[in-house]
Amino acid sequence: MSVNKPIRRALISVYDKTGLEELARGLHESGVELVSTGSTAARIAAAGVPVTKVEELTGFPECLDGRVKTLHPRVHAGILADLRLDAHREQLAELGVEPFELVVVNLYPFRETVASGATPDECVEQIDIGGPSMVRAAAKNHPSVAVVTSPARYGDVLDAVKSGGFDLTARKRLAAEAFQHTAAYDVAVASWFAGEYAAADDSGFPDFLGATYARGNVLRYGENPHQGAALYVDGTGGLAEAEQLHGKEMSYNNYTDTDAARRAAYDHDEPCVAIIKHANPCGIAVGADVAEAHRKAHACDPLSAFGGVIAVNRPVSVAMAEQVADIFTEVIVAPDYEDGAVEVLARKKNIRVLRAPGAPAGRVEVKPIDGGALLQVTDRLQADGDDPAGWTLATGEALPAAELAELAFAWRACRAVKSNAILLAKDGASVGVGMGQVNRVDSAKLAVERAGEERARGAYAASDAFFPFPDGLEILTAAGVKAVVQPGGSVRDELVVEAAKKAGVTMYFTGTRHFFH
Ligand SMILES: NC(=O)c1ncn([C@@H]2O[C@H](COP(=O)(O)O)[C@@H](O)[C@H]2O)c1NC=O
Repeated sequence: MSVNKPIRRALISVYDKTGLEELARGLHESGVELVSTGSTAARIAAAGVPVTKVEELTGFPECLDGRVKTLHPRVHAGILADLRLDAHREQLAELGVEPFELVVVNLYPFRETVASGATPDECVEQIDIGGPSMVRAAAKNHPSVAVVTSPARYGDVLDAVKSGGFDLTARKRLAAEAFQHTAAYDVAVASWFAGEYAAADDSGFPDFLGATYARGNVLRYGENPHQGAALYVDGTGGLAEAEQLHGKEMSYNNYTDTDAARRAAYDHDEPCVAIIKHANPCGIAVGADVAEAHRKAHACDPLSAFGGVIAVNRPVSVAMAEQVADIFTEVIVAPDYEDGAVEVLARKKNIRVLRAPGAPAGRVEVKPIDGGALLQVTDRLQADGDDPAGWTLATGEALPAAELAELAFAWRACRAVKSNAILLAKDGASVGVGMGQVNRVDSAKLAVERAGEERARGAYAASDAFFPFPDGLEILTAAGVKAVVQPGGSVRDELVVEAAKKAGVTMYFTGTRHFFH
């Protein structure tokens, strides 16, 4: 059985003073002697709780603007003595050092200082040295010491003190938390240094890539039922920390589809709805409002939209919710919901309703490969290539503004389609999507077939990368599309332009490619 270890003496040194007075008072009332650093001690004393300043203990003043406070053998011997060993207890007695049974520390706000845009010198000054040393020492010595790094644990501390201290199992758990705390802190410091100073080349990529995640949720399973899976969060918000307002637990595939859906919906400035299955759109549309956008997106491919994941770039209205409630939908994600909309959606027991404020914000993407990882800058719409103002007319009549806007919609919507991607659009809505084929001809055929004869005729077509031969384009022109937008840049561009000209179709080059795998 795990025996509780009474707490007689505590060392408290915290930057974040949240809950400090209550903690100090509670510890004192339970007979715990308190030792503390500069402003922590001042705050405790001001609350009327007796406290010994660490400099009284060390006989050495805190100095160098706080760079040296607790870095002293009288402090560290008191934390690190393994009280299970007679020899350690005897040495402490010889040295006149009292042991600590509790260490409460939280660290200088390094990450927050970097995020505030502070100067490098200011960031460096916020690298805590004494704090992590105490935390690591106490965590190492968990058989004798309990360590706490978060005000969220103060309640547990006060409960434990009243019931004779933490048992070994609890001290191990606290030590694990403490090492996670210092590891995440060090990764933040190392990553900042790598970004600021380490790279001797001009690649723009640091020579060290550190990231820390905390487990958010254990998922029922992964992509398939025989694969275990869990969600991890990096603390920056986004989809991983979306608020679930209704429905069953999110699954692994729900997360990947919802991520793709948000990426698609936020590519458009107007109210936009994207309906995604297996990370591909079965409909994307813009409208005067989200209800109209949803009607248009759903009409693209109602068969495939069954069991889809819907993302919206505006708050969901009651009118849109009424429409969605009639269709079997796995997930809906939006920045918010107008009054009454969640209640309408919640009529269906299983639909997962998520609130995730703001557009997807990731700046880089990391893809694991065997033995390593690839990192790339996240693909975003480009100011020049994705704005029709920067396009080149390759052949045909220049489109009037309204039609150019239609083609621009097709181009943006095509970015959400897995390569090779061909997307046909009309009236600000996708009408035929050819996705994920291993040649562009099949993608073109699929897009035309899904649109059907009537919708393909007069549609605006986009291709995520250049046509390597005229054959893919000819499928589109044969179906009667009105205009085509593609990056251009093939060695056979001339043949492709010639084919468009022959068919009397307008074609623009963007100069920008959007492969999506
Ligand atoms: N230098 C040291 O010896 C040292 N010892 C503790 N600290 C930190 O000082 C802070 C508390 O200081 P104060 O009680 O003065 O507000 C804590 O965040 C703690 O992690 C130190 N500061 C930086 O390294």
